[in-house]
Amino acid sequence: MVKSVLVTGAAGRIGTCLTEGLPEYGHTLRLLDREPLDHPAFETIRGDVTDPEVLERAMEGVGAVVHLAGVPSTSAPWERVMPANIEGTYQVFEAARRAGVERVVFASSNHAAGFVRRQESVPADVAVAPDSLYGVSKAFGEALGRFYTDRYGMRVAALRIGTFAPRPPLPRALSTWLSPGDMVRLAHACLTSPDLTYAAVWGVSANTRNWWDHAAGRALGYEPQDDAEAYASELPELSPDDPEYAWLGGRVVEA
Ligand SMILES: NC(=O)c1ccc[n+]([C@@H]2O[C@H](COP(=O)([O-])OP(=O)(O)OC[C@H]3O[C@@H](n4cnc5c(N)ncnc54)[C@H](O)[C@@H]3O)[C@@H](O)[C@H]2O)c1
Ligand SMILES: O=C(O)[C@H]1O[C@@H](O)[C@H](O)[C@@H](O)[C@@H]1O
Repeated sequence: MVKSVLVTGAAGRIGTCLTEGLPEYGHTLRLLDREPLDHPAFETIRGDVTDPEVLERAMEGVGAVVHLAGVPSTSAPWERVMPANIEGTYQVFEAARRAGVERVVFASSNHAAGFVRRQESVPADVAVAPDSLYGVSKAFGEALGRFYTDRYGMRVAALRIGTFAPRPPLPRALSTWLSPGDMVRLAHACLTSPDLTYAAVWGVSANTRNWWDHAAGRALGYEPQDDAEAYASELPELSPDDPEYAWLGGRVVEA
């Protein structure tokens, strides 16, 4: 029997994109969110990722997890970050281990390393330097992933996603944009690469103004195809010296 891919946070922006796009690559999905979900073909589970019983049910017959559920806000206070992003991420890895799930693709963020000075070709495994409590929670998830690889042999990809959106919403996103199509390509590569053990990978498109080194993603078979430059005329042109560009995390470092 073909094992399915559990997508947590499936009702969200990236979850909706992957629900639409991953089946074209042959994946059978199971969708989990605390918000209501409905799908004509895939099993849906409504529940919280902090609940081990929900996760035990969700992990049955699953070969891989794409863990997206969490608070995505760089300004979220600890009271919101801690349950969803810290406790929830631990419970997801632990439930996956108990169920014998081989692979977890974790939605980390560029904000795990947002306090790194902006420069050219930053490697995907640059040391964590979170720019917010949200960034700290993503660094925690990465550390957890690394532990589950080293201790239990789980294959884990931590996606340091830039700015996921249908089109680049801000000047900074001319460098940090991840298109929906490339999000699907990246997830598929991480779900199928035989070479994955543990890897941090930038989640970014083939942007002309990219700051991030694509090598780690390419090593897993991710070939980004979209370029934010196609939308550059729609956005104001900022000086390269603008404070927005001082750090990888942009203005978040000042918040
Ligand atoms: N959108 C981006 O640009 C971006 C960039 C970097 C990282 N990420 C990460 O990717 C993931 C998805 O982001 P998104 O933009 O789709 O966010 P989103 O808010 O649209 O989706 C998150 C989903 O997770 C669900 N959720 C939250 N807490 C939950 C819980 N405790 N139990 C069950 N479900 C829960 C929400 O109901 C929501 O449907 C997040 O972890 C986010 O931090 C997003
Ligand atoms: O850096 C970015 O643009 C994005 O980073 C992600 O981690 C956040 O979830 C999203 O809200 C930000 O817009």
